[in-house]
Amino acid sequence: MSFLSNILIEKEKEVQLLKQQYQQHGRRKTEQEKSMYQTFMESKTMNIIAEIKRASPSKGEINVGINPVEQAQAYAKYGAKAISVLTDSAFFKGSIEDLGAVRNAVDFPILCKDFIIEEIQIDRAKEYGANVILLIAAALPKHRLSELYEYAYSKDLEVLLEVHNETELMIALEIGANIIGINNRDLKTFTVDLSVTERLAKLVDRDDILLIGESGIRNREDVERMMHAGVKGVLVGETLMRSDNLKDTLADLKIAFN
Ligand SMILES: O=C(O)c1ccccc1NCC(=O)[C@H](O)[C@H](O)COP(=O)(O)O
Repeated sequence: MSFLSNILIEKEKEVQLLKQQYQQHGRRKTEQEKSMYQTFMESKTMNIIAEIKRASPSKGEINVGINPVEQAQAYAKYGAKAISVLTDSAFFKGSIEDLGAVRNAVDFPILCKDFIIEEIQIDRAKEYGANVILLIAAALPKHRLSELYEYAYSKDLEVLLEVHNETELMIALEIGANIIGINNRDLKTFTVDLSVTERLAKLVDRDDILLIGESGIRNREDVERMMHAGVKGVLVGETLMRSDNLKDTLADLKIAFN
C-alpha cells in the first residue's frame, strides 16, 4: 500500500470524527482585496508560498517546536507572497489551530494544506481563515475533485489543484482549474524530481493558468529551473523550516521574471 493510501485511510477516520464533533462558530471571514491568482499573475518576481511544516512522512521531524505565528511573520517580512499551513496532525504534526493563529497574525493569502476529501474540511478551512485550499488529483476520482472544486469556489475560496503526472494534469484542465500545482514529489514513493515540473509545464499552453512548482526547492538554482519551466510561483517547505536565516534564504529564492 502506498504512503498516500495510508494517509487517506487516516484522513477518512479523521473526517468521520470531524462530522461528529465539528460545529461552526462563524469565527472569522477573510476579505481579500485581490485573489492569490491575481496577485501572483501580476507579480514581476517569483511568488513564494512559504510553508509551515513541522514534520513530514518523508523527513520525519523537521522543526516541530516552531512558533507558527513568528514563522509566518518572518515569511511575510522577508518577501513571501502567501503562506501554506500544513494542518494535518497525524503525519505532519500541524493543526487547524496553527492556521487560525497565522490568520490572526498576517494579512496574506493562506493555503490550507491538507488532504481534503469532504466538504466539511473546506467549511472548517474557511472558518479558520484560509483563502486557498489544496485538492490533490491523486487522492480522489475526477467527479469528487470537480464537486469539491466547485464547493470551494462557492465559498469564495480559491483552489490549488495539485498534479504529478500527465493524466492528473489533463483532469485538472478538464475541471477548469486556474491554479495548478505541479508537485515534484511523488506522493506514493516520496521521490523528488524537479524535472516533473519541467515536463508537465510544457503541456500547458495557456497563459491564463497560474502554475506553481511544488516541493524539493532548495536554492536559487532550483527557483531558476522552475521559472524557466514557466511557473509563476513556488511552494517551499523544508528549506525554510530548517533555515536559521530566513531573510537571506528568502532573498536567495526571490528572483525577478525576465
Ligand atoms: O513532504 C512530504 O513528505 C509529503 C509526503 C506525502 C504527502 C505530502 C507531502 N508533502 C506535502 C507537500 O506538498 C510539501 O510540503 C510542499 O510541497 C513543500 O515541499 P518541500 O519544500 O520539499 O518541503
